[in-house]
Amino acid sequence: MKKAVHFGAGNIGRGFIGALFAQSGYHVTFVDIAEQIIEQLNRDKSYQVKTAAQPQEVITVENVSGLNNLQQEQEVIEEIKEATYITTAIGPNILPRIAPLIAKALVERVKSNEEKVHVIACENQISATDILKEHILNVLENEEKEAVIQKVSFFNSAVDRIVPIQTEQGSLDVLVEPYYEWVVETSEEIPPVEGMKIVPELAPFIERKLFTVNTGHAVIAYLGYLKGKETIHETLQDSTIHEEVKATLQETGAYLVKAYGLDEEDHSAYIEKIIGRFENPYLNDSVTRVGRSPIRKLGPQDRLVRPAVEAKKAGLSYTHLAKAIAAALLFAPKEDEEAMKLQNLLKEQGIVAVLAQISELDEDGPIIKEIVQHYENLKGE
Ligand SMILES: NC(=O)c1ccc[n+]([C@@H]2O[C@H](COP(=O)([O-])OP(=O)(O)OC[C@H]3O[C@@H](n4cnc5c(N)ncnc54)[C@H](O)[C@@H]3O)[C@@H](O)[C@H]2O)c1
Ligand SMILES: O=P(O)(O)OC[C@@H](O)[C@@H](O)[C@H](O)[C@H](O)CO
Repeated sequence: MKKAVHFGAGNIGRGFIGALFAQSGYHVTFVDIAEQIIEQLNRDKSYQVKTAAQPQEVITVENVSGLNNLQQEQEVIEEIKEATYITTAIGPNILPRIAPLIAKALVERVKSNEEKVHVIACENQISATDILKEHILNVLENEEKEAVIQKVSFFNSAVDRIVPIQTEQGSLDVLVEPYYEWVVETSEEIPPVEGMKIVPELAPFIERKLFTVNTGHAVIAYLGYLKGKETIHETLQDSTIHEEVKATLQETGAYLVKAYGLDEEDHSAYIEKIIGRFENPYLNDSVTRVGRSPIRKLGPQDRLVRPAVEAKKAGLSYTHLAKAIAAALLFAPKEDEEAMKLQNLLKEQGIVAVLAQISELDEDGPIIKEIVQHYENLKGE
């Protein structure tokens, strides 16, 4: 049986990527630090993926096991020595932390196995696999680097499936939306995986996804949070926010149409479809999950700042994006470590210095000016 090693046995790991490998006849070893999930995977050896829809579809995922990367380093290395695929869905901030173990394992792997192994980071981040690859290569000696580069393929990818935080305590089962898309960039012939779409150039796919699904999601989460809403679908019932989401996606849409020559009508239909996905009442997706880690989401390449900067460069409107950025600065749930850090930074340094630092925006530029205006207005509401 072919093997896949997947880092991150969380929502996307179990509910999407791991499930596709298992359905394609792979044994999936999940690697995670969550002791309880790992123990349960090894005990139950299966779980169910259930769609948030009526009627509900239920898929049983089998041939799965778990390893703890903090306590079972050697076992992870042994699995990687035989794997066809190594994938991750752990969050962009965690990639540097797992890179040393993957690097160590790949060095062992290429000594003992001639077959190529394929590494794919499945994160909401542009060029996530390239970033992981850099972290891996950085810890290797020159000779090791060469051997790894020759026998390991690294592919960037875009993943799209809304998987909310799971509420059924003590269960490995995962509630997911019915829709999914996994796009992988390569021109190599690679072992087939059900549901994996291969493209020669990822940029239009990941930007369209990140700057529509994730931008739209962020607008709903941050404005919903400010209005005291709990969930994404509940927030969208507020007609003012619904309009704001549309207006923001028209801004990112104008940039995407111009940058990638997309058909305007097709893109408008794509936007409508995405908003329809957000309206799914069975998902019960929380504004705090979708808005999580606001410092990451305010990064220069992420869903709010990059389209605003690109729109400005192209002479297009970015005022609704500026409002979304301002709302992100006001996102302050106590349990979100990054949100708390952001609030402290704002107190200590002020909005202009913070945006210059975390979003790499020009302190004297028009984008910051517009964000500051929206920030004051939103604070006063
Ligand atoms: N949930 C979604 O709707 C969705 C959709 C598309 C993409 N994504 C992306 O997928 C990635 C994972 O998101 P998620 O929603 O599954 O998150 P999650 O929190 O459900 O899962 C992340 C998992 O990583 C594990 N983890 C954390 N630190 C680790 C470490 N040092 N070593 C090993 N494991 C570690 C956690 O224990 C957790 O099980 C993110 O990049 C996210 O942006 C999520
Ligand atoms: O995972 P994040 O924190 O980058 O973004 C939160 C959500 O927008 C995201 O998880 C979406 O649900 C997902 O990207 C849909 O494909």
